[in-house]
Amino acid sequence: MAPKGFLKTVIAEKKKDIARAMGHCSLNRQRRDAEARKPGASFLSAMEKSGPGRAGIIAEIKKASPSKGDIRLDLDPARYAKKYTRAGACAISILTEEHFFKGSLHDLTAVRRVTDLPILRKDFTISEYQIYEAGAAGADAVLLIVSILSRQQLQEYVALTREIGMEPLVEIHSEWELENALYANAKIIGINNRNLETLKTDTTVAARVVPFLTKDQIPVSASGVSGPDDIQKGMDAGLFNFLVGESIVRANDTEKFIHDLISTGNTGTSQRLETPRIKVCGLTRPHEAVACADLGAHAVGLVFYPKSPRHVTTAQAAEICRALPGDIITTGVFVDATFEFIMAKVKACNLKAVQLHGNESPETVLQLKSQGLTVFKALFAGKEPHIDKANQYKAASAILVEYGKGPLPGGNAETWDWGTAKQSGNGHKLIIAGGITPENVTGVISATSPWAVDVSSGVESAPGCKDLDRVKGLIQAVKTSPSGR
Ligand SMILES: O=C(O)c1ccccc1NCC(=O)[C@H](O)[C@H](O)COP(=O)(O)O
Repeated sequence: MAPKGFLKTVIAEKKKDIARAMGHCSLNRQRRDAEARKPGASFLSAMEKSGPGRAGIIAEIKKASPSKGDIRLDLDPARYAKKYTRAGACAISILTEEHFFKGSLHDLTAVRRVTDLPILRKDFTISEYQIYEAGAAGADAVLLIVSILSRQQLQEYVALTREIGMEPLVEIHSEWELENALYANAKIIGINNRNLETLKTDTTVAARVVPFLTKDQIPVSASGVSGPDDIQKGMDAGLFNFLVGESIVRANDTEKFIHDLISTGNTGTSQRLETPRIKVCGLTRPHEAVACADLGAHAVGLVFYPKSPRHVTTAQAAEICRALPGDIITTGVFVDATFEFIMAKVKACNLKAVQLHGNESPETVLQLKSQGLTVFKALFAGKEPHIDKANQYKAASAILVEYGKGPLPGGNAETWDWGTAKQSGNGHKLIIAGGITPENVTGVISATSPWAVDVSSGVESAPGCKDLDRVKGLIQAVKTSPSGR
């Protein structure tokens, strides 16, 4: 459907802006500059770090808006960006639209010079030219609004954004727009409380829409956040990232205001009990994988390591992935494989995540992350790469920890002092693995408060064959565990 109201007006202006910009700098030139950009901080990793104890705040540079008029026209973007960085914002959003928001690409380049935080270019993206332009100017993410793009365009722009090492924030305003976001393989979903046709804000929209997201999509609540109470309400609904513009820009003490928003999750009231996610690893047969999903597993692991008794061929893995529901995190497990090998399996099997279970470098993690993949890096308590290196793997979506002294790189049924992982995690989401069984999983959870638990041999009748009664027992034990994160 063609956009109406404000969207129609702004898009008409945008088309003229793009034509003008192309007159000054060709598409080829922007592409070259974007492709030459140095990889910056990962916007996706920044979004993944928030949780019940820590709100992620994307602080916005916003001088004016079509609904509120001028907000702070004399705002110095670089000075504000420094304050946002000091206050602990997880990313900075910059409105570059000129006519209604009075922003510009110069604001973005000025901010790029003073911060290492990931930068989101917020604009009305309707052409690939703007994506290259954003990359060339130093952005790490771009806004893609579902309602102004065709399904095909959205899919192409998501892929293009990732090709040049950025990540898109795909924005919706209702549950009906989610299907297109899913089709485009969007990971970060902005749920805008403001209707961009009428410009009316309804702060209940994000909480209403968030239950429709899949488990591996990360929601960001946008528009209408005016203080810690709104953050609290969002957190109660399962939203942990917030894009905040006007109220930050208007605050008398910017740093204190941002700090108060971030620490809302530490007040105790929002310590929502969160059940750890469950990854069942080492599946080799489609019907067992489907049964694990039906029983409540969130992720399955498919081992692409030839020496493992649970090793799967590409054809086997692809069949398992095809059989699974779309919200299961299909994870390829690799040991010191090349980027090309991993990407070939990702493409052939449509994997959503990769688990690196060898000596892979932080750069490899970053490289795979920039393909839009969820990346789990395995670190060990009893060998290298040791869990105390977690801070080198900031780009990892989560760190999987196990002991690491068995004959295989993983899957050894090796119990250990799981609680030691908790201190070394360095703020990462932790996946605890190694020797977990239905009988001991409650103790593992209370010792480690993990983001997820991972199990393989503890629910097997033989290597690669899952005992579905044991899978059921394990999942029940996790779901009924008194797990406070
Ligand atoms: O499971 C394997 O055979 C394997 C082989 C090579 C690298 C990793 C492997 N498994 C990784 C996993 O995620 C296992 O689930 C994890 O090591 C825990 O295994 P277990 O102690 O058997 O529950």
